Amino acid sequence: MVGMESYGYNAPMSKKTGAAYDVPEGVDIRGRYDAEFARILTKDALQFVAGLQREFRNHIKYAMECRKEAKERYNSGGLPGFDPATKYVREGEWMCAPVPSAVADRRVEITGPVERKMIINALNSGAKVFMADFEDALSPSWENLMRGQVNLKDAVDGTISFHDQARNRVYKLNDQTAKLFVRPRGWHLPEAHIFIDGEPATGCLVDFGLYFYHNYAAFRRNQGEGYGPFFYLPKMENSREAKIWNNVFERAEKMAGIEKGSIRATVLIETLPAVFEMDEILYELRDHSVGLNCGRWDYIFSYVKTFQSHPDRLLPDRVLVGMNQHFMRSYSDLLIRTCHRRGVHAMGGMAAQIPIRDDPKANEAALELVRKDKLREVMAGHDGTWAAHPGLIPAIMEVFTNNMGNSPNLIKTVKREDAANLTEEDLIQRPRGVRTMEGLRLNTRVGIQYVAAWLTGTGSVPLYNLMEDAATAEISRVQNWQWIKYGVELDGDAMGVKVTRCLFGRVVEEEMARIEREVGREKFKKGMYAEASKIFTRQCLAPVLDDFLTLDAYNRIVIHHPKTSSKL
Ligand SMILES: CC(=O)SCCNC(=O)CCNC(=O)[C@H](O)C(C)(C)COP(=O)(O)OP(=O)(O)OC[C@H]1O[C@@H](n2cnc3c(N)ncnc32)[C@H](O)[C@@H]1OP(=O)(O)O
Ligand SMILES: O=CC(=O)O
Ligand SMILES: [Mg+2]
Repeated sequence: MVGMESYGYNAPMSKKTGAAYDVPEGVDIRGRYDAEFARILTKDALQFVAGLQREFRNHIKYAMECRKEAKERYNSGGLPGFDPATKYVREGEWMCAPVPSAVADRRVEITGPVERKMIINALNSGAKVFMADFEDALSPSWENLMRGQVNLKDAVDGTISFHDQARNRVYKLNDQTAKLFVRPRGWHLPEAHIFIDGEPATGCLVDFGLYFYHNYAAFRRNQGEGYGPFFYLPKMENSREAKIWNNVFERAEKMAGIEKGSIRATVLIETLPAVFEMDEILYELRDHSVGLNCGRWDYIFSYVKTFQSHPDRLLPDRVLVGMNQHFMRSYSDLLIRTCHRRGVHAMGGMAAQIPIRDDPKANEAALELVRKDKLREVMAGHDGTWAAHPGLIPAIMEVFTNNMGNSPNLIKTVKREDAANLTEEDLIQRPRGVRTMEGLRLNTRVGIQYVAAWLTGTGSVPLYNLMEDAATAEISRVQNWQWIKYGVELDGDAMGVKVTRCLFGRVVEEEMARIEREVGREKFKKGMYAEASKIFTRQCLAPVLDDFLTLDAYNRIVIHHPKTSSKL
């Protein structure tokens, strides 16, 4: 938690005008003052956020304690599994509320950070949905978060524009745009620039609360055909956490005076424990659900995290952990069966490939991998999927459209009852494949470059022709940690070489030199590579695995105004 020593000072002011945020009792804003941000940080909106924080903070703290308890169980040799106490939910005949027609067709969804130009590009991209991301794709600096809120408000109002001065190009919304979903941060991240009653606010309640407060009315009018706003909910581990979200939604609906069930959300199943509670999660959110999504990258990260004390479940090279691994295929199949049984969308995940502009052959090969991945998804019964880049949308749309028949989704037509037979063992089966020196090197190179970007405000980056974000970087980190911790013996060219702290130290040095060559001396010197290398190395060598890469790194991007101690 952010140091209490700096609690109790006044909200930051503009040096030029002396203007300050007008805050309700018990709320301290410690981020920079900006007249644009003040459009979002209004007294009423902050009062709403503070109300959410006060009602739910103890529930959230308790949920985080439950995560710790579960971790201790797994660390003592326990395995995640279905809970016998909630068998009645899994076996019961109940349905989620019907899908609103505004989002019946979600065959291609583009995702991206809440950056102004990207929001316009994504909404104009031809995708059915745009998921605007405060999470994996965003570095949660005060500037990014507040600008993101301003951008989303302008987008929902339909007034957003952007002038690219260098290219003298003006960006505006088309007549037809994608439907907007917003993904707040996970429960674990604090918002250290907003204190409520002496404690940092919960990041996701700030993201949700500010966005909901300013946009619900316009959204329902302009986008949701009477429903909405729509959300994606990340990184939950169990149905207790889903229940908190459901209660948050009900409180928001009450405040707004709108019907219960107006807000709709898709939950990402992206932690291993959550796959055993998909029915329970949908049940808690049954009035507010529009489905589940295979958040495959965080899911892989979570596999390592859950089994951090199980040396018999080490991952092979990151590039080998795809949807063809038995545990990954089983997860996608069971998710489809669960969602369709309950009448909601079963969304696929993100292929990491992005267009390769300067190499047509490599570009076609990357596109082919995306097509294959999407074909597998639609044939399995997914109702839609994610695209990381607008350049992929036509190909993905074609695959889904050609294989979905005339209906907007497959909810009623593909039941996947065969997946009812999947067992706990299917869902955790050990991944197969080799562990190589190149895998260790690539993890290190990617992890350091990602953290360097994140520290300078960029949460998703192209690296070696793939999209990298917080979820994919987490895999690189925890995989290195696991290999070092258990001293794995490598396969391939370095057959028999043991991964030790000493070997890793050498790899870091050599990969830093390679990064410097690749990005150029000037950029390397100006960038945050040294700092990133320190953070990444410390986490890979930590005796006890850090829960999240971004929790530690967050300390480095908190900037209080006037500048005081900003350490968590
Ligand atoms: C694991 C998960 O959680 S996945 C979900 C979270 N991750 C994401 O959302 C990643 C989204 N994708 C991205 O951020 C980007 O595509 C990147 C960083 C991977 C690559 O970005 P760039 O290097 O800028 O791509 P590129 O230069 O090819 O962009 C070309 C154009 O497409 C736009 N563009 C690229 N990706 C997106 C996107 N996701 N949404 C909207 N516009 C986009 C660029 O803004 C640029 O627009 P312009 O021509 O008008 O200037
Ligand atoms: O959020 C998506 C993921 O794959 O992680
Ligand atoms: Mg994720």
